[in-house]
Amino acid sequence: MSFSEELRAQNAENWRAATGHRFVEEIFAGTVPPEVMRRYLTQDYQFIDGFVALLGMAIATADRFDSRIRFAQFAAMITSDENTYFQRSFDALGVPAAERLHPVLTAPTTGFQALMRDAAASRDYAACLAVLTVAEWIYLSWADRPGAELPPDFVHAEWITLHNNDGFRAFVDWLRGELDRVGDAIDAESRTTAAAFFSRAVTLERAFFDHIYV
Ligand SMILES: Cc1ncc(C[n+]2csc(CCO)c2C)c(N)n1
Repeated sequence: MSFSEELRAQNAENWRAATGHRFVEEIFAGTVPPEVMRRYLTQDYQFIDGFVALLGMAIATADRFDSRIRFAQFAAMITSDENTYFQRSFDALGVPAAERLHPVLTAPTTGFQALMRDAAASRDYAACLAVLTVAEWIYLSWADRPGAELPPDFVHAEWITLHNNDGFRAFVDWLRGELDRVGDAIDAESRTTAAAFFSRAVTLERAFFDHIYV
């Protein structure tokens, strides 16, 4: 079993709970209640800053130029003005400016921010890679439903297509391969550290979905 498969298998219960979450069923059906979608997107918007910082540390700590390029290109893509999904969704859901910029953070959101800060502070490429891989792979896993019909509301539909398009799938495949490659190259202690970061991330992904239903 590859390192990435092994890590997923070690976290099978939380992985399944996240990728098969009520939120996922409801977003494909187009039935996520507006207040739930609003809580979800306002919390998720607080995720991106730490995520980009973590990408920066992956660029800095990667063991080869090709990997830095890959991360740098991804970072450029997600920080460009092209993707206006959050702003359009906040407009559609009537989210006031204060809540867009400074919502009261929930425990999973602060947990994610701490996790990404800890991974970056470790200056350990495998640890950074483990957290980034979970954040992307879990999203591809829930969103990738070949043949599924898209819901009519763009707030739902685009959140699905952002996470199941070919470019995103290629990036997740690369991330997994990278984690497998690096996992083979590091010692047992570093693998254990990476596994702990992976596990913390999967636990938080599940909690993030759980927390938007009150
Ligand atoms: C809790 C949570 N976990 C993972 C993702 C997925 N994700 C995080 S940053 C990023 C790249 C830019 O879209 C992607 C796909 C999310 N949105 N929210």
